[in-house]
Amino acid sequence: MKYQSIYHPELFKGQTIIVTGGGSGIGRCTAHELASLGATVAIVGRKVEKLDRVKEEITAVGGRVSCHACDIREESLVRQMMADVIARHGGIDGLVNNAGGQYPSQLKDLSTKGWEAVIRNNLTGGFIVAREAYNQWMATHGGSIVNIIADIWGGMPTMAHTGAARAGMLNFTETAACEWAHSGVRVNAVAPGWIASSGFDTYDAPMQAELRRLKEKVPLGRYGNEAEVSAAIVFLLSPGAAFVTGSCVRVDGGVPNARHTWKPVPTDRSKPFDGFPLATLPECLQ
Ligand SMILES: CCCCCCC/C=C/C(=O)SCCNC(=O)CCNC(=O)[C@H](O)C(C)(C)COP(=O)(O)OP(=O)(O)OC[C@H]1O[C@@H](n2cnc3c(N)ncnc32)[C@H](O)[C@@H]1OP(=O)(O)O
Ligand SMILES: NC(=O)C1=CN([C@@H]2O[C@H](COP(=O)(O)OP(=O)(O)OC[C@H]3O[C@@H](n4cnc5c(N)ncnc54)[C@H](OP(=O)(O)O)[C@@H]3O)[C@@H](O)[C@H]2O)C=CC1
Repeated sequence: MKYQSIYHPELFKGQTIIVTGGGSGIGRCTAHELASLGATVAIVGRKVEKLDRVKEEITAVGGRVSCHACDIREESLVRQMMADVIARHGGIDGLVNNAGGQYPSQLKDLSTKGWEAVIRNNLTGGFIVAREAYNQWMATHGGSIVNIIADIWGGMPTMAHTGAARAGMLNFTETAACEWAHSGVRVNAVAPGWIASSGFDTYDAPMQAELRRLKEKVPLGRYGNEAEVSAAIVFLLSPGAAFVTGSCVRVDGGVPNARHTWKPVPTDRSKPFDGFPLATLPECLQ
């Protein structure tokens, strides 16, 4: 089944957009949505079998997609990946800097090696990909970059390494938006809160239990879904956001506003808000 986006089906016709981490979760969903809107999507990840599966799904419904195995932390691989995408598709119009991940640990138990691994995955890698997109193409042709960060406001206990990396990515977004504006490049961020994606499956049972408990802290009373993050990414890539740069769209059900409450926010509402009604995940993504 083709992705049912709320946006115009030809919004990205003729454009090429790179989605890192496009082999699963939010990246996979975004790749589906962009392809459904006419874009040629270049999906990037470490595991080629994950990318191939998404390629099959998208081509089965008439979309255009290419796969690029690449670890975003490896500068030479990123340089080559960017050159390959440009050579193959004739340029790049957008970049969704989405690849990332971490593991839970208290600060006192974090090794320097573990800290550096997560910083490299969620800050240095994103920087390298964005810089190569700019230097190899966007500096002379313009474009739009969306960096995926996280709900970092007010600290991130047990996730300090990723919190620091994502906060760095937010500041990178703000700085790049200034430095690259003269080239016609917009740079924005999306900060997902707790999104029920394949990413959750990477956590162990105690962490999953913790995540279930956290639902009580969400004013909108539930986790978000991948389509709700994708819709924000697509907006920022689109001409609808032509005057938006250096901004961050939070897609988190209101969590940062309720963080300091002394008891769970009421979620027993009589009229629940069940989800983004026009962009629910099509069957092929469930
Ligand atoms: C309070 C609740 C908050 C909930 C927040 C939920 C919101 C966020 C959701 C998501 O982000 S969903 C996406 C989730 N997906 C992932 O996180 C998977 C991606 N993770 C990885 O790819 C890896 O774990 C990594 C972070 C990139 C590290 O891998 P890398 O290959 O670079 O490093 P390693 O060589 O494996 O390890 C280096 C070093 O790092 C430490 N370490 C790594 N993994 C763990 C672990 N699971 N537990 C503890 N420590 C770990 C460790 O020190 C490693 O060194 P050695 O001990 O192996 O020498
Ligand atoms: N789900 C959530 O609640 C939240 C998610 N996020 C962030 O959103 C992004 C997407 O997460 P989500 O879809 O949920 O999780 P997933 O784990 O499903 O997606 C992460 C993707 O990133 C890729 N990736 C990770 N590290 C690298 C790397 N070094 N080089 C290339 N690709 C890499 C993985 O592919 P492969 O295995 O092939 O390398 C994977 O497809 C991540 O940055 C995540 O941390 C932020 C806040 C909340």
